[in-house]
Amino acid sequence: MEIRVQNLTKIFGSLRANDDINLCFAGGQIHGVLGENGAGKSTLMKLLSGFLRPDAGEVWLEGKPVALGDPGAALRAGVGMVHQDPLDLPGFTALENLLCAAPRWALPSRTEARNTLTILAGRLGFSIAPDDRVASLTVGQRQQLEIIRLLACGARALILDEPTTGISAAQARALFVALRRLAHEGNTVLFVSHKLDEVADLCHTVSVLRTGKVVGEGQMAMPQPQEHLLQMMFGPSSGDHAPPTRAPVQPANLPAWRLDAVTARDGNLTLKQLNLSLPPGAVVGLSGLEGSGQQILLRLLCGRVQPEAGRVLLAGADLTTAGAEAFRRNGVEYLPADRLVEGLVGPLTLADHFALLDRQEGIINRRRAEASARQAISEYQIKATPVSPIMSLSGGNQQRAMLSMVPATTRALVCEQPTRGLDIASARAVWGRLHARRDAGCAVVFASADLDEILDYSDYILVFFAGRVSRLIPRAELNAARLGELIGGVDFNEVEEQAA
Ligand SMILES: Nc1ncnc2c1ncn2[C@@H]1O[C@H](COP(=O)(O)OP(=O)(O)OP(=O)(O)O)[C@@H](O)[C@H]1O
Repeated sequence: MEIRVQNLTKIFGSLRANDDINLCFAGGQIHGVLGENGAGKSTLMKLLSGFLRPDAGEVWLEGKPVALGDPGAALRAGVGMVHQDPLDLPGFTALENLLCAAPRWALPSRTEARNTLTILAGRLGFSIAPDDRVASLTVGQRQQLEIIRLLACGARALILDEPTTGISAAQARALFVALRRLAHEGNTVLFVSHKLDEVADLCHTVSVLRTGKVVGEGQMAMPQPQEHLLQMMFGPSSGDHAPPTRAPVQPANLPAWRLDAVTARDGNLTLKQLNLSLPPGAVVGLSGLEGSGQQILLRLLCGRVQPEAGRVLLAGADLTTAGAEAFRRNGVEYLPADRLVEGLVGPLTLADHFALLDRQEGIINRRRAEASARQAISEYQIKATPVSPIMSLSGGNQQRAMLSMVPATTRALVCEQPTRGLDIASARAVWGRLHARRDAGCAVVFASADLDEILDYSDYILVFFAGRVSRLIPRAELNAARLGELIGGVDFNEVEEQAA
């Protein structure tokens, strides 16, 4: 199905988030949509899928102008969007989700829905069964269910907004096979991503946005596609995009954290009898398939999960039974992956957040909060004003806002996917800052599903496999192939920490 947009414009207040956009996405192809944080990609995708209405311009599907007034109308016209955070009901099964979300005409009976789900999952190579409870599925499987739901409802054009963020490498490979197959069958795929290698590998064409306008477009068959894409995104003077070189790690005296024979549980997964010392002045990357135990350790390190047995020491102080607030008082900050659930408050402004952080004896100093917000905007290049509600910021700018709130006095930083949703230049800039904190003695522990991020930025790596944890492995001992094997459990006992 061909999608054409003509003079499409969306204005928020005084900001032209999409400014007179003209683009054509041919049927039977995968189209990459790129751009730095705040460029207007999500806005364009929401206009195409009926989640937003344009202020001017038109959308044409297969040569006819259409009004995509809401997501239901867009889906009836054949356009469906897979959001970064799947729009599903975790308490229900996959089949029940399909039945709840699909209109009667698409899936008239339970038996029909069961058959459709099984057939589509088989055809696309997705590992999902009708009676799986959604709450127990990984993000990657929930995304698969969303794709099945949209196809079952008649989508012939699929929009995917950063679909490989937070899913495993194996799931990303399975997704690419499915998307290629869907395009081969005549469907249109719009693929929004910050990962240039994925866009270069998967897409037939690419369109690049900057400050709401189209600044480049073309076929992907080009020499050195990644360099070319970088130039289109950031301009010819985009500079050196190689990861920063690693400064020497300070020798550790007292460990930042020490775990003595810790047993901790979260859901069905248990970390057993874990002994671990994490050094100050070093970056430790946690790597493993989603749900292998990384989240339990991250949460133990900031007091959000308490151990069932064993001791947790922070710079020598016993905080085994302390909660998150006590960890914060002791200099530990946590940056969650789910920004708008655990990190930020959507309706509050940036200045409101600084006001809450800065309360002294319960009194809010508005002027100081606005000054802090202005400083954060300039230092972290956040595209916002001190009075913009956080939920009106683009995903990448929300991430920058959250990072800007980490106090300078932080001794230990626990981050879940610290560069989630950031464009490549911003991700490097964030790591520049995290490394500067490390060089000043701060301990940084982070989890990421992106093996390149783990290998590029860690000083030490901890590998997780089904609740088992490796010893602290110096980065230099691992390459991508070996890390991939360990994540899959190959020869895991060779690196495993011995139980106490
Ligand atoms: N509902 C809204 N109200 C006000 N401003 C908004 C709203 N939605 C988006 N914006 C603004 O429009 C601009 C474009 O945002 P958009 O989310 O489309 O960017 P993006 O290219 O998807 O960025 P990212 O890569 O960071 O997700 C940003 O400056 C953002 O703050």
